Amino acid sequence: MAGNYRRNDFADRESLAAALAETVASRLSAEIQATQAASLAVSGGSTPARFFEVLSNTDIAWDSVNLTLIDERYVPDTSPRSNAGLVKAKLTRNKAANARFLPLYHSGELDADLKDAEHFLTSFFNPPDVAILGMGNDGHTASFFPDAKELEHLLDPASRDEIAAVHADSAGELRLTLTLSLIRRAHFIALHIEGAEKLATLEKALAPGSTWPIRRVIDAATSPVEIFWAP
Ligand SMILES: O=C1O[C@H](COP(=O)(O)O)[C@@H](O)[C@H](O)[C@H]1O
Repeated sequence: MAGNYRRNDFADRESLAAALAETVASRLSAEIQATQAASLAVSGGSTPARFFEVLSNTDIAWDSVNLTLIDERYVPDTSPRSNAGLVKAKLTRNKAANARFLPLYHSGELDADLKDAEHFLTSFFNPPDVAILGMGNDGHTASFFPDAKELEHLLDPASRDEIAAVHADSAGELRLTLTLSLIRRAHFIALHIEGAEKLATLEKALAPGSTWPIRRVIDAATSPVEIFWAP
């Protein structure tokens, strides 16, 4: 579906982080008011650090928030590659210290961790109230790497799986990712990208005929994806 997105451009990364945190807070707070609980799935990598710091200082009833990751490098949270490590260092602190963080890497035993995640995703993130995506310059989002062996399964909008393991040479290590069939149903989806290179990647992804993973997610999303970009 062409045009299933809205652009929110900012003059700088600080303004973006403030606006994205305010939007996420407002979505989560409305959900908590309505149902006493809310769910948030965030991405990792390098981009979200500033946004996480701002969000961690934002007034939300954090003890009513279930928090997980959109995707994870399958490494312990002591690894500098760990997305959970980033969440612990930058997000689940300050006012957000009482959020209930449910990481995707847990025991280091893949089948057990997949089962555990299936259970909490079904219970609390079906679908997530808020999903924050990132994007790589190869057009991947979540861990939907273009060279992933499981790519078509990961991107199947009708898949019954909420989480899957990902094997891709370009990924660096084994990954776990929420599937497109779960992410697409999130009540609010933001794509957070920064810099000229990522904007150029996004423009290629949005061009006619693109089948890059980020484009597949935008097209399949059940509500327009809000793109947050700053130079
Ligand atoms: O590997 C990953 O990469 C993407 C983009 O990361 P960035 O460092 O370019 O911001 C991220 O969205 C994803 O969660 C992460 O696992």
